[in-house]
Amino acid sequence: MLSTVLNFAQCVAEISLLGGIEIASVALIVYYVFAKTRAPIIIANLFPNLNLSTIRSELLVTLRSSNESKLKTGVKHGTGTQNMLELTPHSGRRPYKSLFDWGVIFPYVAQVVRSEKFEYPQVTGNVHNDVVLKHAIKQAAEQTLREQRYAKNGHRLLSRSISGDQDEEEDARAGISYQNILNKQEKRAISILKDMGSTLNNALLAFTSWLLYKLLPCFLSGVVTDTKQIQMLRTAAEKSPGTPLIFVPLHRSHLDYIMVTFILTNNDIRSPLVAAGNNLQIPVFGSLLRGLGAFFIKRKIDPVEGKKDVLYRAALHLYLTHALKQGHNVEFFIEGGRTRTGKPCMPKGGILSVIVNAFMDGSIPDALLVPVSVNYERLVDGNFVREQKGEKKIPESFTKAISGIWKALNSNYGLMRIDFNEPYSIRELVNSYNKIALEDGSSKVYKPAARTLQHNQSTSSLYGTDVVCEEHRNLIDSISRQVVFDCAAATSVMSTNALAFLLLTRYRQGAVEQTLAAALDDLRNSLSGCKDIGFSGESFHVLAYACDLLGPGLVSRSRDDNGRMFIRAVQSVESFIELAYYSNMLTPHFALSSILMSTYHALLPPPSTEPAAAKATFGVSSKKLIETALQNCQVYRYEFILNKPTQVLENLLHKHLDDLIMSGCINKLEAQTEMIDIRTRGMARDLSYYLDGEENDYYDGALEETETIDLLYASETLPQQRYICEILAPFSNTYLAVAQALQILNRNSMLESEFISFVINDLTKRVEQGSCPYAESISTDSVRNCLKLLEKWSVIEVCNQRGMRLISLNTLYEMSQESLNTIIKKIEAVVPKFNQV
Ligand SMILES: CCCCCCCCCCCCCCCC(=O)SCCNC(=O)CCNC(=O)[C@H](O)C(C)(C)COP(=O)(O)OP(=O)(O)OC[C@H]1O[C@@H](n2cnc3c(N)ncnc32)[C@H](O)[C@@H]1OP(=O)(O)O
Repeated sequence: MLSTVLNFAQCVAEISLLGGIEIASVALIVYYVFAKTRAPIIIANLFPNLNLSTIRSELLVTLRSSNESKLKTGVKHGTGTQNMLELTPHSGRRPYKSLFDWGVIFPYVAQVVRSEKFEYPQVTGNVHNDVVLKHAIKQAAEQTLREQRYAKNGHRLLSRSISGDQDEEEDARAGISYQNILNKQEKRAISILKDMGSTLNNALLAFTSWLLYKLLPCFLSGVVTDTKQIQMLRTAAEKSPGTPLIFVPLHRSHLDYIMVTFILTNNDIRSPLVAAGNNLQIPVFGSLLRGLGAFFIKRKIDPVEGKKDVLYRAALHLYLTHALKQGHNVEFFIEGGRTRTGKPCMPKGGILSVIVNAFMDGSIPDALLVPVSVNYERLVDGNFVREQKGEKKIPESFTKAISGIWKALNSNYGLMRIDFNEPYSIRELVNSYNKIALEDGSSKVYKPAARTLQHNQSTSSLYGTDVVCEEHRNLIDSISRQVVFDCAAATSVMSTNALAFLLLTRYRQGAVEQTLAAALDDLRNSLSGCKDIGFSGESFHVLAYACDLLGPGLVSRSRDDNGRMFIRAVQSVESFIELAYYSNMLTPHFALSSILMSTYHALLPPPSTEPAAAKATFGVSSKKLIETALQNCQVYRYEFILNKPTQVLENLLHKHLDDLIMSGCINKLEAQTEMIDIRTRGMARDLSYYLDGEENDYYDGALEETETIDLLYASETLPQQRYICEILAPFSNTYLAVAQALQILNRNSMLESEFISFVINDLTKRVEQGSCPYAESISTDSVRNCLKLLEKWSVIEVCNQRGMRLISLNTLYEMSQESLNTIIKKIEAVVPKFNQV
């Protein structure tokens, strides 16, 4: 018995020794392989189907892991000017310490443990102690006291001072206590700051980082960023330690802020405090986001229109100012929410104004605004079709978040691209705008204060805007428009953007694969040099890849009679709206050309029956074209940012006109002799008119026009012209529907939301009946933008009643159908008409 036991023990010992030796040797081999080739293997771990051979030479060479599309297309992403992912642990920068480094075996854990840990001081304590907050509490209490007195006693007590023995007696009789009100405001201040404050901490950042390393490959085939850009940020942060980095991304998805923090924290750059709308304060996720850097703000700062929430404004102003002074980096989404249309939204100025003020009043020496461009091959958040069709947004909730995450983890969204663009120094921005102001003859120049004005109330800050400083507003507007413009221009074009753009502009009825591939080649050529293209490779392969990603719900593929692949957009309202989201990434780039082309066609004389020779002289004067196009640009002022504040729109229009001439869409009459020829013919007509002795308006105009016509009609490029007009046609159709619907406001005010529903229903009918050929014209966002334009033009008035927006026609337009018609005509001018001569 004993010998059996001994034998057994010996066996176990031997086996374990052997096993141990085996395990040790396997571990050594693995270790060796890891040590030799760690970066690619780790990258491969993160993104399992990377084509490792080209990993460093191309921006990205990866396709989705699913079997059906496994590297079948050979699509390469990026233009080759950037490097691959710095997201990977130890990608060359942080070398392993020794041959026996545990980080080799647990790279992600090692990465998060070893990434630099910064101090993230709490901000709320400093805000509590700030005398400006105490002043705001007093101000808010006085405001409430006045309101209560008014409610109890009407106007009689309104003019009285706030305190005084006699007043207190009267207040006591009316049951009002100033002290109680003051205490309530103090409590409110504490609760605002508690709700607002971030609890950013390294432990949670490290844990979430690790989790993301594990989860990202489940639904993304890659995240592409430029290592040089990261290096640039790191250098900027190291060079000027007191200067905060302000990250300003254009907001597409909830993944945006996650990836910005993830990339920064893994590259040893201080994680930012992020302004988050308080709709994200949902159970569990709210506190997690808070620990990862979110500070919560109200999305609408004054709950009651016309009444400033002084206490809240002061708290937000102070929170941000102290955060910057304490050395925090900050991130905020300048558009105030995710784009629903795929193109950038108009910027909001509140947070930016506080940051600029912090520089102006000397609280910080400078700040670096870092515009961040983000794009996705497929949007992780789903789509915004419901909202565009006028249905209510489903509010964020715990269950919605969980189901969203679950769905995301089981889907394929392709690549994400993120670019950290060249930072702007606020100091330099303010200086350059001052220079422009001086050149313009405007006397107001901004100078940072020589001393810290911590306790002085600024007349132009978020807190203390009772005195509106128009120049300051213009400065903030200019900076914010510049940031959005540059961010949008720097956003890379993904394969899905390009395909959707072609399907909605050139090939609305679809096309065979070869034709589409040729069009994609064309598009890429036209974009090269002005926009970064986030993919490369054969256009055929790119098409197949993009079709796979967009899926059969959006793009249909079938074989035609000749066995060729025919690709078209799925012909449903929903798919057009969703495709427009992807296509609109390119729309701003072509907007000016589209305005010029549509204006050109609108200005062309009506088709004539003159002989062919005369047709050759059909055209428009360039002066007239630019003038009218400038007016038409005004129609889109809330839809697109067409130029940077530093650029002159007219010059840009001239540049785009030159491009249209170069591409052969318009023929420019250069030769002097030809001009003379046209003039002569004009004079001949004129002469015949005098000889006939008839009054004829047409000839009057004709003489004038023939004298200046220098842009001739190019019939050979008509399809190209049509496609350029088509780019903005969905927007102009929406605007026209809004203008035509104004009549229902005659002698009748209406809730803005009801009016929007009315227009959306009308547009839906038009699409069903075919009178509006663009299903994507059904867009709540564009209806809203058009209403802003009409308000700006004083056609409608908007007033707030118990938190609801009421719209009505301005008196000038109320009674007069004629005035309304002029507005309709003004908007009709941007709806493209094709004059086939
Ligand atoms: C390692 C792994 C990590 C994982 C990683 C996790 C990351 C963890 C972070 C999570 C983070 C979530 C992030 C979610 C993303 C959002 O939730 S996006 C939505 C929330 N963010 C924003 O909206 C930011 C931009 N918005 C603003 O700046 C808005 O102005 C505000 C502050 C929200 C206020 O909006 P509003 O109530 O509509 O008012 P608005 O007309 O803008 O003006 C307010 C005041 O600002 C000032 N102002 C406005 N414009 C100007 C101007 N041009 N000039 C001067 N003053 C101006 C004025 O004082 C004005 O008041 P008035 O004098 O006009 O009465």
